[in-house]
Amino acid sequence: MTMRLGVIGGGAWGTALAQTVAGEGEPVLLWAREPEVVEAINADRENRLYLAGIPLAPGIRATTAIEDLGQCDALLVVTPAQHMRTILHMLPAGDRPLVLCAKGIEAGSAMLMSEVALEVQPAAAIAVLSGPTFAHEVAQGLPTAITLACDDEALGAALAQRIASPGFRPYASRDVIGAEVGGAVKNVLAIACGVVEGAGLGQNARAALISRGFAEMTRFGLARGAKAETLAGLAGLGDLVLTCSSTSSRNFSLGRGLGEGRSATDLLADRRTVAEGAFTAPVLRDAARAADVDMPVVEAVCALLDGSASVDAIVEQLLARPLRPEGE
Ligand SMILES: NC(=O)C1=CN([C@@H]2O[C@H](COP(=O)(O)OP(=O)(O)OC[C@H]3O[C@@H](n4cnc5c(N)ncnc54)[C@H](O)[C@@H]3O)[C@@H](O)[C@H]2O)C=CC1
Ligand SMILES: O=C(CO)COP(=O)(O)O
Repeated sequence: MTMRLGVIGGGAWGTALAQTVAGEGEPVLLWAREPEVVEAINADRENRLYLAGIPLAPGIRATTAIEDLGQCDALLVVTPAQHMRTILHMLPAGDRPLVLCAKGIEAGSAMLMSEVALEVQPAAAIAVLSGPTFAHEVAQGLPTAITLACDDEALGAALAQRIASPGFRPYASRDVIGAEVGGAVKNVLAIACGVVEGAGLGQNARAALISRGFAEMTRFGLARGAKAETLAGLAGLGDLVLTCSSTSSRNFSLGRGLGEGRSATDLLADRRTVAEGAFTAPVLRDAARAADVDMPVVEAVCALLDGSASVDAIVEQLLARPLRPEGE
């Protein structure tokens, strides 16, 4: 029997994932917080609030009742990282596998999403889905590849089989931590690349940031127990390249605004969609300092977000750092 999937979170990514796993007619249950999202999906087959203009598959049924997810065999958890703990507490306890799809580190605890899930739902097997995946492209069936990390190889294979489709290709990994670190850190680096664009610093600077940012991601990932090959794969470098080069990225757009001289407070006010990097940046910086991992680009993003330094001062500081071998 086909694995029945539920999706927690009716934002752009939750809706796009529901669309892809619904395929040609599989039933998928999507839980959303906003009654207007649920109503629009069920009545008009569209999520006008978060994924407007994309007709949704008939197999998707939306609900505001989280207990309805009890009917599902596995759940894709797609709420923003800072709300993940609260939402997991609302789920009935159980051993239903949880596929974590948010990209971020929890403020306060500095925990990755798998660590939060293990604390709140200790009986559930955990997988992580992460990679270069703009929601609007996935929802339209455009070709996409993604990392599906799960420590339990058999479960990972079963999940990959269930979510794969001709346009959506999961690559199996057992490195849950690596997949999570890649997704969380690239959001912060995408803000930095947006700043480069907004301040008109040029394409050389952007390429340098992607490359040196990747070195930071790798240093931090290795310190947290990630595998270097995961960080060099879809969930790390792949996603870094995507989000550092497109205004379709909310994180890149936020950075562009900062680079144009606008304040983070203004840019984040009244924003309905989430730019995860803004919340991950300070906790990532603190975690890196605590682990004695050098992350100058992440430090710079934090200074721009909290308004403690100007773009000019940041650029001057980064360029004045002592010369060093590239491999360090
Ligand atoms: N949009 C994309 O292309 C992709 C997003 N992601 C990740 O998926 C996660 C969800 O992002 P999106 O679906 O894009 O979100 P979104 O920006 O489209 O929508 C915001 C979401 O946050 C939820 N929300 C707002 N306040 C909340 C609260 N107090 N408690 C619980 N939920 C609340 C809303 O209900 C909505 O589902 C993020 O971690 C993001 O990094 C990952 C891959 C692609
Ligand atoms: O994670 C994403 C693509 O892989 C989406 O990036 P943004 O959240 O920056 O839009």
